[in-house]
Amino acid sequence: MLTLNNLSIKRNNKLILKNINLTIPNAATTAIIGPSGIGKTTLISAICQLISYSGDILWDGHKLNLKKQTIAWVPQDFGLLPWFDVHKNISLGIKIRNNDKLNANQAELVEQIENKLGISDIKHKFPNELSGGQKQRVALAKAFCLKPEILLLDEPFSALDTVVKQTAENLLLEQLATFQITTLMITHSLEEALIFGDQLFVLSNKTGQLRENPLKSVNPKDRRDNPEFSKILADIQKEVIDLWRVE
Ligand SMILES: Nc1ncnc2c1ncn2[C@@H]1O[C@H](COP(=O)(O)OP(=O)(O)OP(=O)(O)O)[C@@H](O)[C@H]1O
Repeated sequence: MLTLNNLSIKRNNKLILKNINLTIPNAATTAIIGPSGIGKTTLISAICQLISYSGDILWDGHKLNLKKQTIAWVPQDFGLLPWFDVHKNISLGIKIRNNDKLNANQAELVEQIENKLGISDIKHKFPNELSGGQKQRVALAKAFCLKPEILLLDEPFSALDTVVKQTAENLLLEQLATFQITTLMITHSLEEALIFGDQLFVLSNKTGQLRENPLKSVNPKDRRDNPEFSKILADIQKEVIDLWRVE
């Protein structure tokens, strides 16, 4: 369980986030929603210990320690290294943690995950030879290979066109159900938040409010087709629209 207690973050002396309190239950997805510039990336940068903050970030009640807990961050642009082929990109995280080597079990894990995500046929291609949907699958494979305690997905569909997006959403839903990782998904889309989030954390002017997803009891892959979906989406849109004014 990931817990943020009274988390406040300043950048260049400007207060970006103030007194954020949030508990992210194990093996569930919390969607962090907010418009551009509100502080979503700032929040995950703090969780990754990349920027300083005040307050506490805890894993199972103890200070989050990246030497003990693994966080996998899938960035908006997928973060693949252009000079490595797909297979090397996917293996890279494990190799770095294992003195530049891949043992037999790890090599098998990489292969299993490549198969599961439909990557086997493209594993010798380079990132510039891939479509957006393929790049996303590679980035997810790279993250899952690390067997992370925490998965951070930063706007996972923003780089994909509408045609690919729905397939990518279904694939991600399947993988999240399989891997059961504690997941934080950053999005500006309420629609995505309702599909993916077991709970929603709505960021607004410097702070955030936790909301239970009214569709929590519905299987995520069936939420979009639920008769209540449009009404719930419209209600939440009405509620948050006033909150989403960046000063
Ligand atoms: N490196 C930085 N130094 C100083 N201020 C920064 C830095 N990065 C972001 N900020 C400021 O922090 C605030 C929040 O930015 P952040 O990138 O976290 O927002 P966001 O919600 O992720 O936006 P987007 O959806 O556009 O990615 C903005 O006012 C931004 O100008």
